[in-house]
Amino acid sequence: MEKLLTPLLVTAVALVRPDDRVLLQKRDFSAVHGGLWEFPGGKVEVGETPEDAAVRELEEELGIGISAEALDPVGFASSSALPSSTDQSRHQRTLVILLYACRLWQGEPQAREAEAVAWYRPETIARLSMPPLDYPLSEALIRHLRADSSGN
Ligand SMILES: Nc1nc2c([nH]c(=O)n2[C@H]2C[C@H](O)[C@@H](COP(=O)(O)OP(=O)(O)OP(=O)(O)O)O2)c(=O)[nH]1
Repeated sequence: MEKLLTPLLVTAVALVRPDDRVLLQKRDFSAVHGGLWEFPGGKVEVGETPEDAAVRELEEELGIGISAEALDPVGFASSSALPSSTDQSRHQRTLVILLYACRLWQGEPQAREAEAVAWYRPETIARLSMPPLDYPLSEALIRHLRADSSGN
């Protein structure tokens, strides 16, 4: 039988305000990557599409409502997943993070699970301390927003 890769799939969402500032959240100090800034989102669960997971995670993490149709694919980044104390199989797994941009949501984002949330100008994001894949994701986001504003 053919051996297929089962990656750990994570969705991330860049909420983008009309002034192009982007929301990041600071992970709880007790969590993996504690104290680092990242795009909100999380693991895709069995039976979910990446968009379903994005809608669920943003409700859980920020208390906002988004619709799958408002999610605009930006790009992805991948690596070997970090080993986890609760999931021993993870050291063999590939992690793939899919980033979407979203300009429409209902409610005011709140740090429900994170230490804090804050809005950043896209070009300042790379100066923050982030988990490794959030750097290439933020570069993809900058390219995406530039293409948006030039009408491409
Ligand atoms: N954002 C991001 N996550 C990463 C990177 N490298 C890496 O292993 N991860 C892992 C950490 C998390 O376990 C996972 C992201 O999923 P998540 O946000 O649901 O995190 P979690 O494990 O704390 O979630 P939970 O199941 O407790 O809700 O991806 C990276 O470079 N950026």
